[in-house]
Amino acid sequence: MSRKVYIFDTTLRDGEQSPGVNLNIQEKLEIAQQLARLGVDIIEAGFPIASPGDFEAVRAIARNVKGPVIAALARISPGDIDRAWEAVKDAEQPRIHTFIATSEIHMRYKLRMTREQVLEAAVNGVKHAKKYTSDVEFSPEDGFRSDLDFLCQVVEAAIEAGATTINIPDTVGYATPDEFGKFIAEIRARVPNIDKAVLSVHCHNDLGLAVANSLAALVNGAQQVECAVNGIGERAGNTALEEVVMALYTRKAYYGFETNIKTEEIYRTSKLVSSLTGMPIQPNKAIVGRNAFAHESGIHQDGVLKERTTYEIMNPAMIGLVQNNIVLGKHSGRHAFKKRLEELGFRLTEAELDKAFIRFKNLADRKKEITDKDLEAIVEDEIRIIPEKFQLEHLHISAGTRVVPTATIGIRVEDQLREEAACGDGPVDAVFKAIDKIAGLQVCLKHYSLNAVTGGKDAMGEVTVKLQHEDKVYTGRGISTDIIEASAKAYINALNKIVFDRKDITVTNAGTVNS
Ligand SMILES: CC(=O)SCCNC(=O)CCNC(=O)[C@H](O)C(C)(C)COP(=O)(O)OP(=O)(O)OC[C@H]1O[C@@H](n2cnc3c(N)ncnc32)[C@H](O)[C@@H]1OP(=O)(O)O
Ligand SMILES: CC(C)C(=O)C(=O)O
Repeated sequence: MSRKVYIFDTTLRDGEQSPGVNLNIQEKLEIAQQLARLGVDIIEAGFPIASPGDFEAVRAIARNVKGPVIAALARISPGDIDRAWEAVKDAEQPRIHTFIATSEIHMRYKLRMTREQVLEAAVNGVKHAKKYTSDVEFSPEDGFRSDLDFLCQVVEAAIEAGATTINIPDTVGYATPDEFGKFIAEIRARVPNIDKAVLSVHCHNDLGLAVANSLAALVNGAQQVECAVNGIGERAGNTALEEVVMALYTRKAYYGFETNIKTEEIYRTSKLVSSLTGMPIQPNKAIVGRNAFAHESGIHQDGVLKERTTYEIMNPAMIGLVQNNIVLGKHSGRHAFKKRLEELGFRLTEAELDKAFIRFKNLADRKKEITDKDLEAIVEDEIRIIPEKFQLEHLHISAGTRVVPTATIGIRVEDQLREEAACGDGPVDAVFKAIDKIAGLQVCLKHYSLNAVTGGKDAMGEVTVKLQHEDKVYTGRGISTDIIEASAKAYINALNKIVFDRKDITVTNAGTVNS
C-alpha cells in the first residue's frame, strides 16, 4: 500500500521571496490556476500582512482558484493572523499558516524573546488562528537548528492548541539528509500527540540538499513536503517541486509514496513560472532544464535510438515534453546523424553518408550545435544533389573609402573558365553583378543575410540569399571565413538550383540559354 504525500506549493510565497522577483496579482492568479491543474494539495498564496498587493493577490486566489487548500502566511502576532484570515477566508478550503522561530540564535538576536515567551506566543497564535478556521499550520522557524527538547515541547503545545499541520523548516538549509531524517524520526518518537497533526517539512537549498533532505524526512515519517516550482525561493531556494515529485514517481518501487501531481503538467508549469518570474532555468537543471532530456554524445544517442531506457530513467512525456532531443554536435556519432538525415527526407548510400559525415564532423568542430539547415547544406554541397554547373574559381575585390567597389570574378561554366568584372554599390553588389554577367539569368535578389557561424576573429560567415527567377524563389547558402566569398558562393549555389530545377534552361560555356 502506498502512502500519500501532500504537496504544499510555496512558489507564490517563499518562491516570490527570491531576490528580484515581483509578481503582480494577475500573474499570481495565473500561476495559482496552473498549480491547481498540476494537482498540488495546498497553495501558499502569499503573506497578506506584507503589502496591500500581496493581500489582494491572496484574496483573488482564494476566491477564484478551486481544488487545492489555499494557505496564507502570518507571523504569530494577532494582527498578522487577522489579516491572513481576511485574505483567505473566501477559499473553498482556507488555511492559516503561522510561525515563530524556536532556535536559540533566532530567539535571542532576532525576536529578543525567551523560550517561555516563544512557547506562549506559539500557543496563543495557534488558538487565535483556530478561532477562524479548523485548518491551522504551525511552523517553528529555524526548527532544525533548535534544541530538540524545546522544539518538541513547542510542537506538542501547538498541536494541543489546535494546529492540524506541523511544519519543520530547515530555514537556512543547514541539514544533511541522514541527520534530517533522524531529526524527523526523533520528533515523531518524542511528541506524544504527533499523530493528531500532519507532519510537514520545509527545506532550503543552501547546500544543494533540499530535495535529498525532504526525501529523507518522508522516509522517516513526514507526510507533507513544502516546495516551489523550479526550486525558487529565498537565497538558494526551496525544495524543487518537480524534482521531489519525479523522484517519488520514478522510484515508487523504492519509496512506496504517491502524490496527486499530474506529472504531465510539470513542464508547462515550470515554463510559466520561469517566464512570469523572469528567473531562467539553468540548462542542466534536473527534470525541467533544456538539457534534461537531450543527448549529445554518439554512444548515448546510439543507445537511446535503439532503446530509450538505455540512457533515460524517465519518459519525457511524463513531464509533458513531447519527446527527447537528440542534439547533433561534435560528440555525435553516425547513427544519430543518419537518423536525423532520414527524418529530413534524405536517403543516402553508405558512401554518401561517409562523405557527409566527415563534413559534418569538421563543421561540428567549429560550431556548437548543428542545425537542420546545416545538414541540408552539407548534403547539398557534399553529395552534390544539385550539380554544380557554375563553380567559383577565383575572386578579386577592389574596395575602400574612395574607390568604386569593383569585383573581378572567375567562374567555371561547364569546365570552361569565364571571367568578368563589374562595379557595384558595395563589394557584394559588385560580385553579384559580375556573376550575373557570366550566368546570364534573369534573377532578382529578394533576401540577403549574414550569420557568424563561429565566434572569434576567424569566425565563419554563413550567407543566405534568396533569388527570384520568374515565379519561384531559390535559396542559396555559402560558408567562408571571407564574407565576400561566402556571398559569391551563396549566389552561385542559388543559380545552380535554378538551372537544376528549370529543365528548359541549358548551360553552355557561354552562359545560359533557354531551350
Ligand atoms: C523564514 C521565512 O521565510 S519567514 C517569511 C519571510 N518573509 C518576509 O519577511 C516577507 C514579508 N515581510 C514584510 O513585508 C515585512 O518584513 C513585514 C510586513 C512582515 C514586517 O515589516 P516590519 O514591521 O517593518 O518589520 P521588519 O521586517 O523590519 O522586522 C521584522 C519584525 O517582525 C518580528 N518577527 C519576526 N518573525 C516573527 C514572528 N514569527 N512572529 C512575530 N514577530 C516576528 C521581528 O522580531 C521584527 O520585530 P521588531 O520590529 O519588533 O524587531
Ligand atoms: C515560514 C517558514 C516555513 C519558512 O519559510 C522557513 O522557515 O524557511
